Amino acid sequence: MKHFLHESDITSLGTWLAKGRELSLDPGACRNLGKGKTLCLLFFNNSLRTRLSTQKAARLLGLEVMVMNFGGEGWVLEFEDGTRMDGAAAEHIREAAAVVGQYADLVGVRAFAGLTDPEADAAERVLDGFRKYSGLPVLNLESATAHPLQALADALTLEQHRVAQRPKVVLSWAPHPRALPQAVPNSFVRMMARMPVELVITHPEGYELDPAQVGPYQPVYQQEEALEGADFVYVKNWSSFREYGKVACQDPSWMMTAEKLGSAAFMHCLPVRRNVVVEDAVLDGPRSLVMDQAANRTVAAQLALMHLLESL
Ligand SMILES: NCCC[C@H](NC(=O)CCC(=O)O)C(=O)O
Ligand SMILES: NC(=O)OP(=O)(O)O
Repeated sequence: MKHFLHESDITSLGTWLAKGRELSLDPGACRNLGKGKTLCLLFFNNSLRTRLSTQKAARLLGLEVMVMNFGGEGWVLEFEDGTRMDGAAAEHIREAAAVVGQYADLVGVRAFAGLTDPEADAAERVLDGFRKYSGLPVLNLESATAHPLQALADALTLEQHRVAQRPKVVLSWAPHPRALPQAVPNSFVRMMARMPVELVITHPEGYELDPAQVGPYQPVYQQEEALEGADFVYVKNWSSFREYGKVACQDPSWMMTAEKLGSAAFMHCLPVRRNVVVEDAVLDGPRSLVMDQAANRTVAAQLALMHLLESL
């Protein structure tokens, strides 16, 4: 059975990007592919883009869609086997996932990192529970360690705007008042490793990404040095991995500004905190690609759903 849990589920990125270009020109080209099938989207966390773009993509493929905010409205789930469920959890993942399997043909799940226990987050128990017990192809709508739909939309956006043969792409950490997951930078770094780009990663000391996720890399701790000659600057906050889930730095000098950006294009997955992560002038200026990225989320979701439909 096919899943879309991780960027590695894209075996031929070139083929996917080429198909994405075709879908951008003719979004309804495969409008009967999912006819008679139902996609169920389960959100354990908030969403704007993923929620709407995946529904739009599904409808463009002829799928029926059901959406549920599981975080606020579903039963509290148990994930451990063999426990006596006399606490808060009302339902085991074994039943919950299998029940969804009775109503849908495909399932999408959003379940962020808890950011308290790195091993529990790495185990991806929600996503993996649905993979094991739903009997359905599973679509990752951002999990604890990965956001492959975003990374695919980012790759499509880079391809559309690439001028240089091998552009310089800088992933630049930014300050944020809250502790955010590492899923977006993990997936972005893994995706860039498969693209014809020079990737430079800049963040304060202590914000190293998990090498088990992204492989070994040499960060540039001086943002200014990293940004020299950049063609694309991808800005994102994430919480510390070393001091797991902690906000170890809030230094406002890491905020992206129009001056620092220079002639580079600006990228961010959104939602973004204005004048904390990036100043207004960048988002409102001509070099921002954030709406192209958001638009490409629909294409990315169509590609991922087409991949899942192949196993039905
Ligand atoms: N799906 C895109 C990003 C989602 C999440 N951001 C957030 O939760 C931002 C919330 C805030 O700004 O309060 C993240 O970084 O992984
Ligand atoms: N970029 C992204 O995944 O946005 P949402 O969290 O709003 O879905």
